[in-house]
Amino acid sequence: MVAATKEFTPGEYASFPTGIDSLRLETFSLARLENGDEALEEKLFETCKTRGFFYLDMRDSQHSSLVEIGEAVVRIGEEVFKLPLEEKQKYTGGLMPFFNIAKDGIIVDNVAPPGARSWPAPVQAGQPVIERFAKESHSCGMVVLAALGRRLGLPSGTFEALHRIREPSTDSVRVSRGPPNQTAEGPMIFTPGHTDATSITLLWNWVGGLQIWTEPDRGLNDFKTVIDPIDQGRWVWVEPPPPGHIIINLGDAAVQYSGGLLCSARHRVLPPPGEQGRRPRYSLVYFVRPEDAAVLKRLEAPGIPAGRFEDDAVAMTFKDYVTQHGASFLRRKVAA
Ligand SMILES: O=C(O)CCC(=O)C(=O)O
Ligand SMILES: [Fe+2]
Repeated sequence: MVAATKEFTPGEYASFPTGIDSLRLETFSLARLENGDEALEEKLFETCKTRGFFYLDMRDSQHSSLVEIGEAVVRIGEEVFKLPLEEKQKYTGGLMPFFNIAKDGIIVDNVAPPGARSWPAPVQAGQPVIERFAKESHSCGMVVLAALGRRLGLPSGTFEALHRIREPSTDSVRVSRGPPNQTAEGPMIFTPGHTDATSITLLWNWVGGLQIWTEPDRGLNDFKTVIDPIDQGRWVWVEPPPPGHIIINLGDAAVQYSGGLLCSARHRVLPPPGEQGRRPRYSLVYFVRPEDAAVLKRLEAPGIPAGRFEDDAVAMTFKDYVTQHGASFLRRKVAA
């Protein structure tokens, strides 16, 4: 038997190229946030008001194992991508560049929606690892949201009460595989420009490929809200985070809850630049979203501006929001 070649090989990728239009995000230590470092919390708040994207240093934190668990989840994902097309078609429609696993199916004592547990064999076998990943990721997201909640002046536990892991929600795990960049023509786009329909997104990148828009883009067009002009700025590559770090970005629910104070940056995914683009690109996401029944509206707190949105009265449950607007993607009409 020929040994199977692994496509996902963290630590063995070519380095991210220099001399391109790229950005190293700011870094925040999760361990220091867990320990209530107020100065760092304030700095984090400033970053989340202007960009909404940063590296989270997982080392020495209570969630440090997420680095390795994330790799284990991508290895499960790689097995799914390798399945014969007919097998994959049963679950996802086949030629998918990514697949999602619903949190509500994974947390075994939760009430799963119908069909949520009809998984391909590698996911069935890996359920305990994915469950641990979902719980840890959710709890890590809560540490960051709680820190932002304190800075907004929200009563303690406000964000936690909107994101109880055992309540039905559309939280999900996403494993993506982008094919190698085989042509000189381009640009090939894996994921077009979008803001995430989340409160907070945890993102594992081992190579480049992620680009963010240089200017803030609180993309809540559907709420008739224009905070940031959409035609200024450009796409820049995000340097992949150093080992032991993940990427965090805020999503549209964080913008809405904070009355437009927090920022959910526009981003997209292309094949990685340079040598890294010759290999398939794997990435991993955990999307933390409000509970289905949570109402999406500006929260009341001393630090949350009133009257910034044209239409503060727009308030629907997050489930209705997702039903009306789809999972994410292109809610604003911007160039990919
Ligand atoms: O693959 C990535 O690096 C980002 C993926 C992403 O933005 C998404 O799935 O919403
Ligand atoms: Fe995204």
